[in-house]
Amino acid sequence: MSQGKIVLMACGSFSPPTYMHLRMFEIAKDYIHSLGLGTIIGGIVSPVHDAYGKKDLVAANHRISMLKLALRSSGWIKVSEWETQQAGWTRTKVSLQYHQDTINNNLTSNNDNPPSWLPDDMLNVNNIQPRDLNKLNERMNGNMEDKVTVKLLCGADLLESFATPGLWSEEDMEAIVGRHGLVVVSRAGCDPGKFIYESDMLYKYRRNVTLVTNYIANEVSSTVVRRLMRRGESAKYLTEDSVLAYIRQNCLYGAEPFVT
Ligand SMILES: Nc1ncnc2c1ncn2[C@@H]1O[C@H](COP(=O)(O)OP(=O)(O)OP(=O)(O)O)[C@@H](O)[C@H]1O
Ligand SMILES: NC(=O)c1ccc[n+]([C@@H]2O[C@H](COP(=O)(O)O)[C@@H](O)[C@H]2O)c1
Repeated sequence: MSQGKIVLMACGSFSPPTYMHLRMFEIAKDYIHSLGLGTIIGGIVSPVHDAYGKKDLVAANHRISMLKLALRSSGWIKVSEWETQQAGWTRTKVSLQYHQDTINNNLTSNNDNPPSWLPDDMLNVNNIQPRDLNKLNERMNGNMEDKVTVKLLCGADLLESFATPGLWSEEDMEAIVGRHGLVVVSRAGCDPGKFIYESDMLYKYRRNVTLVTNYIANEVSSTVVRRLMRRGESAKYLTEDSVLAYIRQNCLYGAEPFVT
């Protein structure tokens, strides 16, 4: 797979975001840079549309607000509201392609109104230095060697959901792995290496799959945070304090508001 510019995109419910959703980006970025597998120029979190209909999926406006609170201290990961603004649920293949095309189009055009989720590196096209103009022109003439690839960043459980009958189409899985690539972070109870070995399609594209071991493994999940909030127990340090305050203020997941 290309060793060029990469944007990592994580899709999911993020109901609510936990610190692991964001840790995943940092672990993946360090791994890719340390092995010289490419240059990460940005990260995108793409929450799923309400129509996805998963249990405990609170309204997208709440999930986006929580993600923005959780990401306040990140200089490189942004929230994309695009999926939530569509008429219904968007397949992940379509979302990856949309974000990749928009980033690359933005690189080759003087776009006055770039979307807010665009990685910071892409926002300064108008301030481009003269020495970079030749490169830009080459790209506009079809030389896309500097093209950005948007890869799907996920936990090993999401990769293993590829085997759930009827959930992903063969064509979508092949397009995601073949055209974009996967960056998979280990998760307890999953064996992504074996999973890839046992799938002919994943084995064929195994060069496009980067397996990242999270050596500080833990089972922090949205389910755990929801359960603690529902029971009135502490979820402190599993996600940002501001996210926990938001959940209480809005009485999400059965949480009680602050007692004054
Ligand atoms: N502890 C974790 N380790 C590795 N990956 C994780 C972890 N928690 C979430 N992820 C990944 O984050 C992405 C978004 O997942 P999602 O929103 O379903 O979170 P979740 O915590 O697993 O949610 P839920 O508990 O509601 O099923 C997925 O790719 C998932 O694999
Ligand atoms: N066919 C597909 O493109 C497909 C199928 C299942 C889940 N997904 C995505 O994977 C993510 C799964 O999120 P959860 O793990 O929270 O269910 C969502 O972003 C969803 O859109 C995509």
